[in-house]
Amino acid sequence: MANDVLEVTGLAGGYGAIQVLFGIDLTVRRGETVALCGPNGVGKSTLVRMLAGLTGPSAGTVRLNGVDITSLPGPKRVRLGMSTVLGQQAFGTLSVRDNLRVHAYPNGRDDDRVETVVDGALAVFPRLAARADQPAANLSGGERQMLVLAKTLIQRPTLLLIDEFSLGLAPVVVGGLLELVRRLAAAGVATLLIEQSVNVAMSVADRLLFMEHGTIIAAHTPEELRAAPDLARRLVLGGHA
Ligand SMILES: Nc1ncnc2c1ncn2[C@@H]1O[C@H](COP(=O)(O)OP(=O)(O)OP(=O)(O)O)[C@@H](O)[C@H]1O
Repeated sequence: MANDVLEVTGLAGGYGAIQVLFGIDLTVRRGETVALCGPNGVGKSTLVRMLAGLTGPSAGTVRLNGVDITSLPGPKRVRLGMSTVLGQQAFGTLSVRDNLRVHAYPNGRDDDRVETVVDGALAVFPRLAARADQPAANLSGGERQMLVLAKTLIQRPTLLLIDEFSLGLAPVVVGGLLELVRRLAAAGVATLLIEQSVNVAMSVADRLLFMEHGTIIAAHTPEELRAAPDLARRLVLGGHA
Protein backbone atom coordinates (compact mmCIF):
# COMPACT_ATOMS: atom_id res chain seq x y z
CA MET A 1 0.00 0.00 0.00
CA ALA A 2 1.12 3.56 -0.70
CA ASN A 3 1.25 4.37 3.02
CA ASP A 4 3.37 1.35 3.93
CA VAL A 5 6.79 2.59 5.00
CA LEU A 6 8.06 -0.86 6.01
CA GLU A 7 6.85 -4.05 4.33
CA VAL A 8 8.35 -7.35 5.44
CA THR A 9 7.38 -10.55 3.63
CA GLY A 10 8.39 -14.11 4.51
CA LEU A 11 11.54 -13.03 6.35
CA ALA A 12 13.56 -15.96 7.67
CA GLY A 13 17.08 -16.59 8.91
CA GLY A 14 19.33 -16.58 11.93
CA TYR A 15 22.95 -17.14 12.79
CA GLY A 16 24.76 -19.68 10.63
CA ALA A 17 23.01 -23.02 10.96
CA ILE A 18 20.76 -21.74 13.78
CA GLN A 19 17.45 -20.59 12.32
CA VAL A 20 15.78 -17.97 14.54
CA LEU A 21 13.11 -16.39 12.32
CA PHE A 22 10.54 -18.43 10.39
CA GLY A 23 8.60 -16.40 7.83
CA ILE A 24 7.86 -12.99 9.33
CA ASP A 25 5.22 -10.83 7.61
CA LEU A 26 4.55 -7.31 8.88
CA THR A 27 3.93 -3.76 7.75
CA VAL A 28 4.33 -0.40 9.44
CA ARG A 29 2.48 2.52 7.90
CA ARG A 30 3.33 6.21 7.81
CA GLY A 31 2.79 7.71 11.28
CA GLU A 32 2.14 4.30 12.85
CA THR A 33 3.92 2.91 15.92
CA VAL A 34 4.11 -0.88 16.12
CA ALA A 35 5.54 -2.73 19.15
CA LEU A 36 7.18 -6.16 19.04
CA CYS A 37 6.49 -8.05 22.26
CA GLY A 38 7.18 -11.55 23.53
CA PRO A 39 9.37 -13.50 25.95
CA ASN A 40 13.18 -13.50 25.88
CA GLY A 41 14.84 -15.34 23.03
CA VAL A 42 11.91 -15.47 20.58
CA GLY A 43 13.80 -13.46 17.94
CA LYS A 44 12.72 -9.83 18.41
CA SER A 45 16.26 -8.43 18.37
CA THR A 46 17.25 -10.70 15.51
CA LEU A 47 14.34 -9.36 13.47
CA VAL A 48 15.25 -5.74 14.15
CA ARG A 49 18.95 -6.41 13.43
CA MET A 50 17.93 -8.00 10.13
CA LEU A 51 15.79 -5.00 9.23
CA ALA A 52 18.74 -2.73 10.04
CA GLY A 53 20.97 -4.74 7.69
CA LEU A 54 23.25 -6.11 10.44
CA THR A 55 22.32 -9.74 9.75
CA GLY A 56 21.37 -11.16 6.35
CA PRO A 57 18.14 -13.14 5.86
CA SER A 58 18.03 -16.59 4.24
CA ALA A 59 14.63 -15.86 2.67
CA GLY A 60 12.07 -13.09 2.34
CA THR A 61 12.02 -9.44 1.36
CA VAL A 62 12.20 -6.09 3.13
CA ARG A 63 10.82 -2.97 1.45
CA LEU A 64 11.36 0.58 2.68
CA ASN A 65 9.04 3.14 1.10
CA GLY A 66 8.43 0.69 -1.73
CA VAL A 67 12.13 0.06 -2.43
CA ASP A 68 13.47 -3.49 -2.03
CA ILE A 69 16.31 -3.07 0.50
CA THR A 70 16.71 -6.77 1.37
CA SER A 71 20.32 -6.96 0.23
CA LEU A 72 21.39 -3.37 0.95
CA PRO A 73 23.99 -2.73 3.68
CA GLY A 74 23.01 -0.69 6.76
CA PRO A 75 24.42 2.71 5.72
CA LYS A 76 22.47 2.63 2.44
CA ARG A 77 19.29 1.88 4.40
CA VAL A 78 20.00 4.96 6.55
CA ARG A 79 20.30 7.08 3.39
CA LEU A 80 16.89 5.76 2.26
CA GLY A 81 15.22 6.90 5.49
CA MET A 82 15.86 4.25 8.16
CA SER A 83 17.18 5.26 11.55
CA THR A 84 18.03 2.86 14.37
CA VAL A 85 18.20 3.04 18.13
CA LEU A 86 19.98 -0.23 18.90
CA GLY A 87 21.73 0.00 22.24
CA GLN A 88 23.16 3.28 23.41
CA GLN A 89 25.43 3.95 20.43
CA ALA A 90 27.69 6.93 21.06
CA PHE A 91 31.33 7.80 20.53
CA GLY A 92 32.34 8.02 24.19
CA THR A 93 35.41 10.21 23.84
CA LEU A 94 33.64 12.78 21.63
CA SER A 95 31.60 15.52 23.25
CA VAL A 96 27.82 15.41 23.01
CA ARG A 97 27.93 18.24 20.44
CA ASP A 98 30.59 16.47 18.34
CA ASN A 99 28.57 13.25 18.39
CA LEU A 100 25.69 15.19 16.86
CA ARG A 101 27.96 16.99 14.38
CA VAL A 102 29.10 13.62 13.00
CA HIS A 103 25.48 12.91 12.06
CA ALA A 104 24.73 16.41 10.84
CA TYR A 105 27.59 16.63 8.31
CA PRO A 106 26.05 14.36 5.64
CA ASN A 107 22.97 16.65 5.72
CA GLY A 108 24.69 20.00 6.07
CA ARG A 109 26.18 21.83 3.11
CA ASP A 110 28.26 24.17 5.23
CA ASP A 111 29.42 24.57 8.81
CA ASP A 112 26.71 27.11 9.69
CA ARG A 113 24.02 24.71 8.53
CA VAL A 114 25.54 21.89 10.63
CA GLU A 115 25.53 24.08 13.76
CA THR A 116 21.90 25.03 13.14
CA VAL A 117 20.90 21.37 12.80
CA VAL A 118 22.84 20.42 15.97
CA ASP A 119 21.37 23.33 17.95
CA GLY A 120 17.89 22.32 16.78
CA ALA A 121 18.37 18.77 18.07
CA LEU A 122 19.83 20.01 21.40
CA ALA A 123 16.87 22.35 21.87
CA VAL A 124 14.62 19.27 22.14
CA PHE A 125 16.72 17.88 25.01
CA PRO A 126 17.63 20.59 27.57
CA ARG A 127 19.49 18.00 29.69
CA LEU A 128 21.74 17.19 26.76
CA ALA A 129 22.18 20.85 25.88
CA ALA A 130 23.48 21.46 29.40
CA ARG A 131 26.12 18.75 28.80
CA ALA A 132 26.88 19.61 25.17
CA ASP A 133 30.62 20.02 25.76
CA GLN A 134 31.11 16.98 27.97
CA PRO A 135 32.32 13.61 26.64
CA ALA A 136 29.44 11.27 25.82
CA ALA A 137 31.09 8.70 28.13
CA ASN A 138 30.06 10.89 31.12
CA LEU A 139 26.34 10.69 30.30
CA SER A 140 23.85 8.64 32.32
CA GLY A 141 21.94 5.80 30.60
CA GLY A 142 18.89 7.99 30.01
CA GLU A 143 21.00 10.84 28.66
CA ARG A 144 22.70 8.45 26.24
CA GLN A 145 19.32 7.38 24.91
CA MET A 146 18.48 11.06 24.49
CA LEU A 147 21.71 11.49 22.53
CA VAL A 148 20.81 8.54 20.28
CA LEU A 149 17.34 9.98 19.72
CA ALA A 150 18.80 13.44 19.04
CA LYS A 151 20.95 11.82 16.32
CA THR A 152 17.78 10.23 14.98
CA LEU A 153 16.09 13.64 14.77
CA ILE A 154 19.03 14.87 12.72
CA GLN A 155 18.72 11.96 10.29
CA ARG A 156 15.04 12.88 9.64
CA PRO A 157 14.00 9.24 9.18
CA THR A 158 10.79 7.91 7.67
CA LEU A 159 11.29 4.66 9.63
CA LEU A 160 12.60 4.39 13.17
CA LEU A 161 13.69 1.01 14.60
CA ILE A 162 14.11 0.88 18.37
CA ASP A 163 15.45 -2.06 20.37
CA GLU A 164 14.16 -1.72 23.91
CA PHE A 165 15.16 1.70 25.07
CA SER A 166 13.25 1.44 28.33
CA LEU A 167 15.56 -1.24 29.74
CA GLY A 168 17.20 -0.05 32.94
CA LEU A 169 15.93 3.53 32.71
CA ALA A 170 13.89 5.43 35.29
CA PRO A 171 10.16 5.65 34.42
CA VAL A 172 10.33 9.44 34.14
CA VAL A 173 13.11 9.16 31.54
CA VAL A 174 11.21 6.48 29.61
CA GLY A 175 8.15 8.76 29.65
CA GLY A 176 10.12 11.56 28.02
CA LEU A 177 11.52 9.25 25.33
CA LEU A 178 8.07 7.84 24.58
CA GLU A 179 6.71 11.36 24.26
CA LEU A 180 9.31 11.99 21.59
CA VAL A 181 8.28 8.82 19.74
CA ARG A 182 4.68 10.10 19.83
CA ARG A 183 5.77 13.45 18.40
CA LEU A 184 7.73 11.75 15.63
CA ALA A 185 4.68 9.61 14.83
CA ALA A 186 2.51 12.73 14.66
CA ALA A 187 5.02 14.09 12.14
CA GLY A 188 4.53 10.94 10.01
CA VAL A 189 7.47 8.77 11.14
CA ALA A 190 6.76 5.00 11.14
CA THR A 191 8.23 3.29 14.24
CA LEU A 192 8.86 -0.36 15.03
CA LEU A 193 10.00 -0.84 18.60
CA ILE A 194 10.84 -3.82 20.76
CA GLU A 195 9.30 -3.45 24.18
CA GLN A 196 9.35 -6.08 26.92
CA SER A 197 6.75 -4.27 28.99
CA VAL A 198 3.32 -4.68 27.40
CA ASN A 199 2.07 -1.77 29.53
CA VAL A 200 4.73 0.52 28.10
CA ALA A 201 4.04 -0.81 24.59
CA MET A 202 0.30 -0.20 25.01
CA SER A 203 0.98 3.40 26.04
CA VAL A 204 2.74 4.26 22.80
CA ALA A 205 1.88 1.72 20.07
CA ASP A 206 -1.07 1.58 17.67
CA ARG A 207 -0.59 -2.19 17.30
CA LEU A 208 1.28 -4.81 19.32
CA LEU A 209 2.76 -7.85 17.57
CA PHE A 210 3.50 -10.88 19.76
CA MET A 211 6.30 -13.24 18.79
CA GLU A 212 6.98 -16.83 19.76
CA HIS A 213 9.62 -19.20 18.34
CA GLY A 214 10.57 -16.83 15.52
CA THR A 215 7.06 -16.19 14.24
CA ILE A 216 4.39 -13.57 14.88
CA ILE A 217 1.56 -15.37 16.65
CA ALA A 218 -0.84 -12.47 17.29
CA ALA A 219 -1.48 -8.80 16.53
CA HIS A 220 -3.72 -6.61 18.68
CA THR A 221 -4.52 -2.97 19.32
CA PRO A 222 -4.13 -1.61 22.88
CA GLU A 223 -7.94 -1.34 23.06
CA GLU A 224 -8.34 -5.06 22.32
CA LEU A 225 -5.80 -5.96 25.00
CA ARG A 226 -7.35 -3.67 27.61
CA ALA A 227 -10.67 -5.39 26.99
CA ALA A 228 -9.11 -8.86 27.49
CA PRO A 229 -6.44 -8.77 30.24
CA ASP A 230 -6.12 -12.57 30.24
CA LEU A 231 -5.23 -12.54 26.55
CA ALA A 232 -2.45 -10.01 27.15
CA ARG A 233 -1.07 -12.06 30.06
CA ARG A 234 -1.10 -15.28 28.02
CA LEU A 235 0.64 -13.65 25.06
CA VAL A 236 3.33 -12.10 27.25
CA LEU A 237 4.11 -15.45 28.78
CA GLY A 238 4.33 -17.02 25.34
CA GLY A 239 1.25 -19.17 25.64
CA HIS A 240 2.39 -20.72 28.93
CA ALA A 241 -0.07 -18.96 31.23
N1 LIG B 1 24.94 -13.62 17.64
C1 LIG B 1 24.21 -14.73 17.83
N2 LIG B 1 24.69 -15.94 17.47
C2 LIG B 1 23.95 -17.07 17.67
N3 LIG B 1 22.73 -17.09 18.22
C3 LIG B 1 22.21 -15.90 18.60
C4 LIG B 1 22.91 -14.66 18.44
N4 LIG B 1 22.12 -13.66 18.92
C5 LIG B 1 20.99 -14.26 19.34
N5 LIG B 1 21.04 -15.60 19.16
C6 LIG B 1 19.98 -16.57 19.50
O1 LIG B 1 18.84 -16.26 18.71
C7 LIG B 1 17.65 -16.46 19.47
C8 LIG B 1 16.81 -15.20 19.43
O2 LIG B 1 17.50 -14.16 20.13
P1 LIG B 1 17.00 -12.66 20.12
O3 LIG B 1 18.00 -11.85 20.85
O4 LIG B 1 16.64 -12.25 18.74
O5 LIG B 1 15.66 -12.77 20.97
P2 LIG B 1 14.81 -11.64 21.67
O6 LIG B 1 13.40 -12.01 21.45
O7 LIG B 1 15.24 -10.31 21.21
O8 LIG B 1 15.15 -11.84 23.17
P3 LIG B 1 15.86 -10.86 24.22
O9 LIG B 1 14.76 -9.97 24.67
O10 LIG B 1 16.35 -11.78 25.28
O11 LIG B 1 16.95 -10.16 23.47
C9 LIG B 1 18.10 -16.88 20.86
O12 LIG B 1 18.01 -18.28 20.95
C10 LIG B 1 19.54 -16.43 20.94
O13 LIG B 1 20.27 -17.27 21.78
